[in-house]
Amino acid sequence: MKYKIQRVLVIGLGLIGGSFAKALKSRRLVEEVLGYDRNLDDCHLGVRLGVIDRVAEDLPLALTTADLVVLAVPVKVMEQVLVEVAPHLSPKTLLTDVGSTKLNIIQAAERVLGRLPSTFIPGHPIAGAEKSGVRAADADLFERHKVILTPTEASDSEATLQIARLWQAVGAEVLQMDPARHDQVLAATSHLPHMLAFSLVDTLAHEEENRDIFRYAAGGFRDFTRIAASDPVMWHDICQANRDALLKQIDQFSAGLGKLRQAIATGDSQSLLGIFTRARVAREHFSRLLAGSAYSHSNQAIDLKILPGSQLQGELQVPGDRSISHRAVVLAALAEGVSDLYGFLEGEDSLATLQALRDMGVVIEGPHQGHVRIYGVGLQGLQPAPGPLYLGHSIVSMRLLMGILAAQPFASELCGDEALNQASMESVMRPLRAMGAWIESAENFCPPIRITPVAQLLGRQHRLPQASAQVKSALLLAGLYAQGSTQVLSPGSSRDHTERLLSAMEYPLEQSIHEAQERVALLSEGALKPLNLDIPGDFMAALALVVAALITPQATLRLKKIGVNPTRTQAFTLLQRMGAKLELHALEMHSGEPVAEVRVSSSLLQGISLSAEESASLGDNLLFIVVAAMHAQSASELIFAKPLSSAQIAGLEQLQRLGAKLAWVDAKHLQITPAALKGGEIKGELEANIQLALVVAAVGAEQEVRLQQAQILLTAFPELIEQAQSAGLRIHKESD
Ligand SMILES: NC(=O)C1=CN([C@@H]2O[C@H](COP(=O)(O)OP(=O)(O)OC[C@H]3O[C@@H](n4cnc5c(N)ncnc54)[C@H](O)[C@@H]3O)[C@@H](O)[C@H]2O)C=CC1
Ligand SMILES: O=C(O)C(=O)Cc1ccc(O)cc1
Repeated sequence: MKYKIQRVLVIGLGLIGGSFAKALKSRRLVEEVLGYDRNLDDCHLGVRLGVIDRVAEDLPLALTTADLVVLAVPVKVMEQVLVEVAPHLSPKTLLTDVGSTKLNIIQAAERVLGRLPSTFIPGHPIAGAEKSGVRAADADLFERHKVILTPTEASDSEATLQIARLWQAVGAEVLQMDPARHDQVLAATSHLPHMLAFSLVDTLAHEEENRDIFRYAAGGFRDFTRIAASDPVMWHDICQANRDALLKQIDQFSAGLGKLRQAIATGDSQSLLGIFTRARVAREHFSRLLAGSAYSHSNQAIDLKILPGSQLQGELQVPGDRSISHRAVVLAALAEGVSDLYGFLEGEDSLATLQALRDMGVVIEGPHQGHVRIYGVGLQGLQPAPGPLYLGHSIVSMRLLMGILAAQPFASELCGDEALNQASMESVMRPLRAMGAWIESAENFCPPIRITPVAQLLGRQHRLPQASAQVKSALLLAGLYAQGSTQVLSPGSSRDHTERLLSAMEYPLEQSIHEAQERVALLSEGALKPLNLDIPGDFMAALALVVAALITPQATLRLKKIGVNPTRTQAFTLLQRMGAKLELHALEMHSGEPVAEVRVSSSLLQGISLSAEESASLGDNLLFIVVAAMHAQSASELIFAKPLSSAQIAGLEQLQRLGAKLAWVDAKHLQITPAALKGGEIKGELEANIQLALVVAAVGAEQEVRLQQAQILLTAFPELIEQAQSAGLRIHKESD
């Protein structure tokens, strides 16, 4: 059916009806807006104020000629108005309402009309004010506000679309929801807060010194109680119309308030801090979710401009190691006692995991200038999260948490953003299932992941098909809970930060390498001691600066406290073989991790021949060696054990497009003839580590290079760009 909305009749010319009428009229969205209210004076006032074009003096006639009828009366009056309206509606008349509750209005329509018409599209604008009446009508009330449509099973989709378009045309964002769900959600988000505000003000107003209380009320009181000035009759009606959902919310809230009371009464600081930090973080989290930017510092596209002529000089401390930051928060949450982490990198992975841990009852202070304090709950202390754990973009968060959650005595659900929900979790799911875990996923092992508790995980020997630090760590985490020893065998070695942290926390484990096979075994059941950890500087960030210094003239850099874990530093060894003036000083151990000062200066590099084994152990650092080879005096040959990942190939293609001389002999053999980049634009959503390597290549370019979508890099390595800038790197954000 096609609908044309030329004449609109609004019944109930109060704040909402009046505002909608005025919004339609002032934007000339329809030919004529008629108004009807039981209070005739308000109708005439509506014409004078430019809210409506005409009063519907003859209601039956107005109803038969209207294309759309909008019911904007109090929810309790809806049924009575429907009785008046019903006889005059034609099968083509669209009917909608703006009531704050939905189920009761739909039920009323069913009673009055016999069955729900296809033209009835219930709606609810989530916009309002403490004012009421036609004088308060505001044509812009719905700008940037949400409107929830709750079409019934009978509603025609074309009719729904027409109503949605009209709301969009007055500036609203339209959502659709099942009517019952609407009433539950609104009970929590709108109706309960109004009850609290009314009740608080009422309670305080009864107290003896109420004058003083109100006179000295601080801003918090004013903010919290603004909505207690709302229309009492309207809220009386809403309470009755949404009784059951609202009672449920009041009960839940009362239980929460009871816990808070108990914590105050018993001086339970940990519980108090827990409630306040969780609430504070949740509030921030929701604000970010609403802004669509959870876990990333910015979703806005940022360009980076890299200019020729960088001169790197001085001393620098790079951000904390990404992997160690992430693993440390996970393990500290499971420790017996309070851990302090310094130099924590606020990367997307860590932030997603921090939030998930908080959702499971772990009290975490910070991050504040790199310091995070975590009140460990012990291996058995996690609590079920109130809902699904949302992990944003972070695959590693999901893998590690799967390892822990598979062993908990409660069920969990893990989900993420669109990209994460398309990532296969097979490599973790299969071995966890082999330990007895009950894990389900959507198609192709993709999230959402649902975990059902099982009595006991069983330790076993896992043979990974390929080395993966993430899979290994997830299995070791599950192993902390398993009966019997958990062992992970990997071909070749992968990052061992989890193992080193476990050792630093005095958890018994054994590591060995035998014939290029790495073996890690958790020895017996134990507990985790808390950490006091100064997180070493990120190796990849250091490598980026090292290569940048090597390929630019007159550079000398000292990078303080860099993590030089031998599972990561292969790239340094290769650069030294190419002739890099690169030295490690002041080597010492920090909580089981080797840390050193890295000194580097401009160098004349020679080309390199890289064996398949060497390139395999380079992992994510490969592209940095390619960039160094582009600036060597002679050609390089790189052999790969297996074809490169699509992310690495995308990075190499960008280099080639900008002038790098790369020649593929076959998919596992690359020749590099020295040549600097010319300049130009790097487009597309590349991974952060690939973008970082491209930035380094751009530092050695002949002309300006612009990196688009650099928010990806800035999210993974916040502050790195500013730090490099201060050391002389000619790099700028486009907004500069
Ligand atoms: N005020 C708010 O913040 C919001 C209110 N709503 C919903 O919108 C509807 C209207 O609320 P407001 O505009 O705020 O109230 P309001 O009090 O400003 O307006 C209601 C109007 O309906 C008229 N009315 C009452 N009974 C009538 C009858 N039998 N026939 C004709 N007219 C009648 C009244 O005279 C009044 O002008 C309610 O269902 C409310 O739940 C929805 C979103 C926000
Ligand atoms: O002013 C506020 O904070 C509101 O929450 C306004 C409001 C009141 C009732 C509704 O059905 C929708 C929105």
